[in-house]
Order: sequence, then structure tokens, then C-alpha cells
Amino acid sequence: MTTIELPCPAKINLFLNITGRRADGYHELQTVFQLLDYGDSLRLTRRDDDQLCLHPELDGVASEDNLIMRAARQLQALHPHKRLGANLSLIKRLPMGGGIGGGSSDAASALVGLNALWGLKLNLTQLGEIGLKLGADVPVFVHGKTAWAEGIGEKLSPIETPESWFVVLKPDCHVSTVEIFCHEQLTRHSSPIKIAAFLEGGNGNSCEPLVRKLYPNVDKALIWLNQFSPAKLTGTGACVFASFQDQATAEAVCAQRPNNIDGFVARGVNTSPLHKALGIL
Ligand SMILES: C[C@](O)(CO)[C@H](O)COP(=O)(O)OP(=O)(O)OC[C@H]1O[C@@H](n2ccc(N)nc2=O)[C@H](O)[C@@H]1O
Ligand SMILES: Nc1ncnc2c1ncn2[C@@H]1O[C@H](COP(=O)(O)OP(=O)(O)OP(=O)(O)O)[C@@H](O)[C@H]1O
Repeated sequence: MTTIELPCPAKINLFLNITGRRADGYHELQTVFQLLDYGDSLRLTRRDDDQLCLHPELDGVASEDNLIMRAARQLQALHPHKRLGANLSLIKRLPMGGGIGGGSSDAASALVGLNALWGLKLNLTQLGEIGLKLGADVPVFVHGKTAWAEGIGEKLSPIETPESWFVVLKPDCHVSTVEIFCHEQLTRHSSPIKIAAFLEGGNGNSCEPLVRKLYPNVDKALIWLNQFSPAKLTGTGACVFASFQDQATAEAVCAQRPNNIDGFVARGVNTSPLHKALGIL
């Protein structure tokens, strides 16, 4: 195996309940990560030397800061005496700073893909632990299952969600995850809920009131999408989403969206397309 082409799927947070803050500043939360059958693509080709080359460079992200490179460097550091090199080529479809986990998913596909390409034989638990050092959202993409999550998002229990189609809208603004988590007006001590309460519906996103207030474009997108189906914020935004029973209805709604809002339609999946592509899980 010298070249592999892998999907880097998006996630949405079907709800997000912030229940506390740890001493290190990270927030304890409860969420359901719903994986989507839509995302970036990463092509990895093995090199005979120990160089890593990533193309193209993303706007505003130096190559060495790209989570793909940081993931690859973590694996190289575990095997300093092996010649581990690769050419990495990314097709970026997921909006950055969207709350749909683009960078985290790219990192997870790099970890899982390079582990296979370089024959490192690390298991998903080990790769998830390496991923957590790169970001709280990386482990769910490494494990590849739609999941109930607690802790800072790394304590994962796979759950099966009913098949749905989602309209995901990206309002014309960039929300910084750090800004929202550090904001004094964030509601950060909600009562924990049980899975049964989530399944009964009605749970929202603790960040949504604050993000709507700070970013009027997010507020407008939620109001617009709510006309068709209950709409929510994902992560810390900026993307918002709503679910529909079939693809045609979702496509029809997405096609009518206002001109200044990007968007896509995607199927919710219980197993990641990354793991399907590699024949694991
Ligand atoms: C909001 C979510 O998208 C929900 O899925 C995630 O919790 C964010 O995950 P992420 O983007 O992978 O976040 P990281 O890159 O790990 O963290 C960015 C910053 O967000 C804050 N952060 C993140 C996750 C978390 N559970 N608590 C936090 O307080 C921290 O200030 C951190 O410095
Ligand atoms: N491969 C990458 N793709 C996207 N962003 C990256 C990547 N590598 C590093 N970054 C940095 O990470 C930041 C967050 O990007 P990302 O697209 O993951 O945000 P997000 O969708 O809000 O993530 P999350 O849902 O995990 O909070 C970007 O603004 C960028 O500076």
C-alpha cells in the first residue's frame, strides 16, 4: 500500500450541555456527536524518506500548525528511528471555524491513515489518546462512531441514531471556539441530563444564546431554518442545522436558502466513512 484516499467526515452536535469547568479551563460537557457522510478528503502517499509535505496550504494556517501535520508529527515522534514520510494532499470542503469539526476530522484521518500506511499497528484507543492531545473533538473521529460523549468530549459511548438527512448552513461569520468558551456570559453550569432525556428530545446547545447575541448572522440563519424544522447551533457555531426525513426535502430547503448563506445537505451516519473506507469497524 503506497497511496490511500480517505474521507474526513463532519460532525454536528445534536445537543450540547455544558456542566462545569475543570481546573485547566476546559469545560465538562455532554453531547451527541452525529457523524455526517460529507467532508474533506485526504490523500496520503508513502515516501521513502522521512519528509512530510502537505498541499495546499490553508488560508491563515501555517503548514506546521495544520492539525494534519501535527498529527503526523505525533506519530513520527513515537518512532524516531523509523523513516516515516508522506505526501499529504487535502481537499477542503468543510468551512473552518464552523463547529462541524473539520480540522479535528482531518487530524483523525491523518492518524488513522498514517497508522495504516506506515504499518504502525496502533489500535484506535491509542490513536484516540494521541488525538486528544490535538483537540477535544479528535477522538470521536478516530473511533468513528456516532456517540454520546461526556468529559471534555472524549468519554464516548456509541449510540444508534435514526437515519436522517441534515441541512447544514454556514452563516457569513467565523466564531472562535476559544472566544465562546472564555466568555463571561457563557452558561457553564447546566444540570447533567440522562441519555433517555436526550432521546425524548428538546435539549439545546448551551452556547446558542450567547452565540446568537454576539453573531446576528447566526441568529438570522437559525430563524430562517426554523421555518422548516427545529434548528440548532452545532458546537460553538457558526454552523446551524436541522433534520429532515428524506434527502429530497432537505435538498429543497437548502436550495431556497438566502444568497449570503453557504450550506450543504448530508446524511447522518452511525459509522464513519473513514472506517468504512479502510475496512475497520
Ligand atoms: C465545542 C465542541 O466543538 C463540541 O464538539 C468542542 O468541544 C470543541 O472541540 P475542539 O475544537 O477540538 O477544541 P480544542 O481545540 O480542544 O479547544 C479549543 C479551546 O476551546 C476550549 N474548550 C474546548 C473544548 C472543551 N470541552 N472545553 C473548552 O473549554 C478551550 O479554551 C480550548 O483552548
Ligand atoms: N486541517 C485543518 N482544517 C481546518 N482548520 C485547521 C486545520 N488545521 C488547523 N486548523 C485551525 O483550527 C481552527 C479550527 O478549525 P475547525 O475547522 O476544526 O473549526 P471548528 O469546525 O469550529 O471545530 P470544532 O467543531 O472542532 O470546534 C481553524 O481556524 C484553523 O486555525
